[in-house]
Parts: sequence; C-alpha cells; structure tokens
Amino acid sequence: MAKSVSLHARTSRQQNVVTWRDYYEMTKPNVVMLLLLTALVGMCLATPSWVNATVLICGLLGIGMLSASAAVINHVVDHKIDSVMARTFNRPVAKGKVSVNNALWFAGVLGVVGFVVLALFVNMLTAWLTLASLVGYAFIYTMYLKRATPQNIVIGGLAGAAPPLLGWTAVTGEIHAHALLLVLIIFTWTPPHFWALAIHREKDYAKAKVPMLPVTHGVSFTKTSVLLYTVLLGLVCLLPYLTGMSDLIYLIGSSVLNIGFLYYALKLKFDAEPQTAMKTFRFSIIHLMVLFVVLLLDHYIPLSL
Ligand code: HEM
Ligand SMILES: CC(C)=CCC/C(C)=C/CC/C(C)=C/COP(=O)(O)OP(=O)(O)O
Repeated sequence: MAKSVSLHARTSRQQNVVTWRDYYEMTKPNVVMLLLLTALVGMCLATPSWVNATVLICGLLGIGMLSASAAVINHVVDHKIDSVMARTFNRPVAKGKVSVNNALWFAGVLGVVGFVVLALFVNMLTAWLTLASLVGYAFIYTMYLKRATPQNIVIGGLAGAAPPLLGWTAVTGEIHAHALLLVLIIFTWTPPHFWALAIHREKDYAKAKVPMLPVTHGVSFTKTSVLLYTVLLGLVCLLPYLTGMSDLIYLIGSSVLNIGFLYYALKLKFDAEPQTAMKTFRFSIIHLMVLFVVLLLDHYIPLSL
C-alpha cells in the first residue's frame, strides 16, 4: 500500500515537472511545419532562379517564430476553453503546468526575435505582413471571432492562409497576383479542413460553448457546407493552370487530390460511418501538403502539352 502511494505521488510529481516538450507543444509544431512548407513554396515560385540562402533561412525562421508565437498566445487565451474539451484538456497552460505569465514571456520572445529577424535580414513588407497574420490569428480569430460567430474560421482562416504570400514577398518585396492565388487556395481549403474535425468533436465544442458551425447549425448543414467548399476548392485549384502560373504536373496532381477530397466530402454527406469525419480531416492535411509539393515539382520540372 505504502509503495503504491509513493509510486502515485512520484508519478503525479513527474507529470507536473515542466519540460521543454511543454513549450514545444504550445507552438503547434505540426501546424507550423505545414505553414512553413507553404511559405517555402511561395518563395520558390516567386523566382525562376534559386532563392537566396539568407532570405530562405531567415524568412522561414522569422515566419516560423511568429507563427509559433501566435500558437502560444492561442494556448493562453483559450486555456479555459481548452480545459473543458477532451481533445485539449491536457495542454500545458490548460493543465496549469505552464503559467500564463511564462507562456506570455515565451510568446513575446518568439514574436520579437521573429519580427527582428524578418526586419533585419528579409524586408519590412514581410515583417509587417507576418505580424498582421499573428494579430489576425492570435487576437482577431482567437479572442473575438472564435467566440462570436460560426463563420469564425472562414474569416480567421485568412491568417493561416497568408504564408505563401509571406514567402513570396520575402523573395521579391512585392505582392503578386500569383501569390494571392496560393492564399486563395488555402483560404478555400480551411473550412472543409476544420469543419470535418468540428463534426467529429461537436459535443466537445457544445460543452465548451464555442459557436462552431455543427453546434449552431447542426451536423447535416455542416456536412453540406464541407461538400460545397470542397467543390469550390476544386474550381479554385484550377486557377493556377488556367492563368498559366502552373503546368501539366500541377494540373494532374491537383486534380487527383481534389477528386480524393470530393470522395471524402461526398461520403461524409451521403454515406458516413463513425470515422468518416476524422478521415476527411486527416485527408485534408495530406491534400494540402501534397498539393504544395506538386506545385514545387511543377515549378522545377517543365512539362506542358
Ligand atoms: C482558422 C484556420 C484553421 C483552423 C480553425 C484549424 C483548426 C485545426 C484544429 C482544431 C486542429 C486539431 C489540432 C489538434 O488535434 O490538437 C488542426 C490540426 C491541424 N491543422 Fe488546422 N486549422 C486551421 C488552419 C490551418 C492551416 C492554415 C494549416 C496549414 C497550412 C493547418 C494545418 C494543420 C495541421 C498540420 C494539423 C495537424 C496537427 C497535429 O496533428 O498535431 N491548419 N487544425
Ligand atoms: C504568423 C502566422 C502565419 C500566424 C498563423 C498561425 C497559426 C498557428 C495558424 C493556424 C491556425 C490554427 C491551428 C487554428 C486552430 O485554432 P483553434 O484555436 O481553433 O484550435 P485548437 O482548439 O486546436 O487550439
């Protein structure tokens, strides 16, 4: 008995020890990795030659640090909501493992260093646009929109969609229509990405009183919205080919990916099994990752009809 009590005390003490892993987790590393892939593609597509090494390294570092800072602020602002939901109750700030103060210091250092790196080694346009994306996600989306309207992620999605533009301006110092096309693709991808997960987690969001679409308008309406946005995404993804920005490899690759996404969206609407929403969410991440790799391959391997 005494042995089991002391083991229990030791285990709960270990659980309360803060490690670098808690700080790492607060930066939403997998999300930031995908954001950086889209920024890298924006950089590469901005120029027919190779990207300057300083711009490449400092650009990705700065955009990554400001994105990570935004993610940490999201953990602080949302810690009460997070502590109510099964998916998030174990997060470091929600659990009380990392204090709000320490998390804010961490976000502040990441934010200031990231901004200075962009301002000194890349350019001011990229530094300001990246800071605006941080404000868009950490403050406008998290503090206000998330709690205010079921269209929260449609509007808030603009911040998460910005990285290809940030990559582009890092290389050229200018906003170009082709970069905005890449932003539009992620902007249209975000609703089916998120709503598929929200359908699976509807009860969680209802419990936390967050007005996500399945909570306010029902699961059936959300499934229809996922399907319509997936069709729209398929059309938007044709634009890089139709405008001459991308070529055959992109047309074939993106078409296959969008047919895959449409398959999941149709199954979700008309023939759903218990795991279909989660499978659709996971596919959305593969979809965006492969889509941007295909854009890169298309840029470096010329192949046209
Ligand atoms: C407002 C826009 C967005 C919302 C509301 C949203 C929401 C979410 C949520 C709730 C998760 C689940 C996280 C978890 O399981 O703890 C997630 C996961 C993910 N999201 Fe999004 N997302 C958005 C935009 C983006 C963007 C723009 C990207 C990348 C370009 C992205 C990439 C990912 C990735 C890679 C994951 C998996 C994370 C992991 O497995 O650790 N998301 N998203
Ligand atoms: C500088 C820059 C490009 C900033 C963008 C940063 C960023 C991390 C965008 C990703 C969007 C995202 C993961 C939203 C989920 O938030 P949520 O609060 O709805 O989800 P959660 O419940 O998992 O926290």
